[in-house]
Amino acid sequence: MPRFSANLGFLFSDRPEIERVAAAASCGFKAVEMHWPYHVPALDMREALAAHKLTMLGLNMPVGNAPAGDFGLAALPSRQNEFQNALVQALSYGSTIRASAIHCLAGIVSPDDRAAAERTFIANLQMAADRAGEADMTILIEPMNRRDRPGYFLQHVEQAAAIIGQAERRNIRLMFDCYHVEITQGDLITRIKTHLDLIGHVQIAAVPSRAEPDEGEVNYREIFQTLDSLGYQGWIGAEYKPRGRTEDGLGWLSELSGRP
Ligand SMILES: O=C(O)[C@H](O)C(=O)CO
Ligand SMILES: [Mg+2]
Repeated sequence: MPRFSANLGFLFSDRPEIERVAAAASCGFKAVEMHWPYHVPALDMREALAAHKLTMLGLNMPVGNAPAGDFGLAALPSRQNEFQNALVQALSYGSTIRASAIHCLAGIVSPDDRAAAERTFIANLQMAADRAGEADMTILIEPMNRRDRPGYFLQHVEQAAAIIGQAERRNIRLMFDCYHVEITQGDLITRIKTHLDLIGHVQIAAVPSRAEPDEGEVNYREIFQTLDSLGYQGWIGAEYKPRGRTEDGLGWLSELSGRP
């Protein structure tokens, strides 16, 4: 059956980020992923991960000026210097904690700027992929739904696939977040089958609540079986907002995935 990682941006969020590492390990997770752990010294984070023998998957690039509304820089034509600085920070932190991937957030773009945004996104992704490749890391891009992220440049799986094709770098991969894709597009199983070769990571949460994947409109038992039958070798990130204590809501792991 598929392997699950704990997204420490959302899971165990009732304690400081570094303590979430131990909590994930004690609940049986063998891998974790993070959103923005940059406030924790990277060497401390590496030590915590090593102490609990956890595989470190991906982390997000800094988003830019969040209070001003930024949510990523990669597709913003006039912000390429900031993008490069954010990339340096992400690669430095990521390689110290031995992450295998960096999520490159596209950003919020006005509808009039989409053509320039696409050109910028592709050029920035090529540069990011080349630098990440030197550290044996993958660049992930993730379509996000416009209800949660109005104006986010990357909204559709097919748009992401076309951009990956144009960027022509083997270490750029799709982060297939079932929560976002279900809200924007649906047809999850067909999209997973069609784009399997591009998928570098999968994430899950209930729709529409974004809680544990044991409620709502997505049949995750079927999704997990599909990924399994297709021979998906990657991880599935539990990126949901727990209804209560994270520990109390992990029953889905055995109920839906067959994991003991
Ligand atoms: O929200 C998401 O789905 C992303 O995976 C993310 O990392 C930004 O919060
Ligand atoms: Mg996600």
